[in-house]
Amino acid sequence: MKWSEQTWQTIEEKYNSILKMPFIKELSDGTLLLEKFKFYMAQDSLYLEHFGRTLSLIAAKIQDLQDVLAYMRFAENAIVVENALHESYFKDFGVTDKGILQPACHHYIHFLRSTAALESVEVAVAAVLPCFWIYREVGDYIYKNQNAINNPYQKWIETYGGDEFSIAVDQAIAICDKVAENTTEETRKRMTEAFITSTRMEYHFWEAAYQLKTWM
Ligand SMILES: Cc1ncc(C[n+]2csc(CCO)c2C)c(N)n1
Repeated sequence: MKWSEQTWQTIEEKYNSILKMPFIKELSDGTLLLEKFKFYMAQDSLYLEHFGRTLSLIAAKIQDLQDVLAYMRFAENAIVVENALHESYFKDFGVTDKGILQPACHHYIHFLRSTAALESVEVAVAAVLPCFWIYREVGDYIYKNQNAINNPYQKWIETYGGDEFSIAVDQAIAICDKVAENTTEETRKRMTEAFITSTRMEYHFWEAAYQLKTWM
């Protein structure tokens, strides 16, 4: 079994908990309070900048030149394409100030940054993978289960439910499987641990937005 298949099995339960989150349910049916979505968008916009920097660091370290190009594209997409979605929502919803990094986003970003800086590149690609993979699965789930006619969050739903995004996700998974195959059992274990940690933080990112959780 591939590393990715084995690893997804270890987070299946966590993934199902994500699907049951009120944030996800209310995003699908358009009932999510605007204040919560605005909090999420502002934090996510801060997240994307650091995520893009993390992907660039991976691009600089990964061995295969085609993989360097893939992570450079992912980094550019995170900062340019995804942020365009946020900017358009900021305009629609009148957000002028993103504010500061709040605890869940701060924790996640710093985990990714330190993993990319201090761990091996194999562990780093595994740490950023839930960001792609969980978003595709959650995006597809919401896309299929949406039931609002005029959902104010439609643009978000279309961004992550689309085919173009899915190709990038498949690439990120394939790169993880390739590096996993060429490394040691010990490193594969650390890759899985990093994947699990990021999965937990994806959960907490949505939970924090739902609870509007800020520093003291
Ligand atoms: C907390 C959080 N996690 C994942 C994503 C999704 N995402 C961000 S950048 C990127 C890859 C390059 O486009 C993907 C899939 C998000 N927006 N926010």
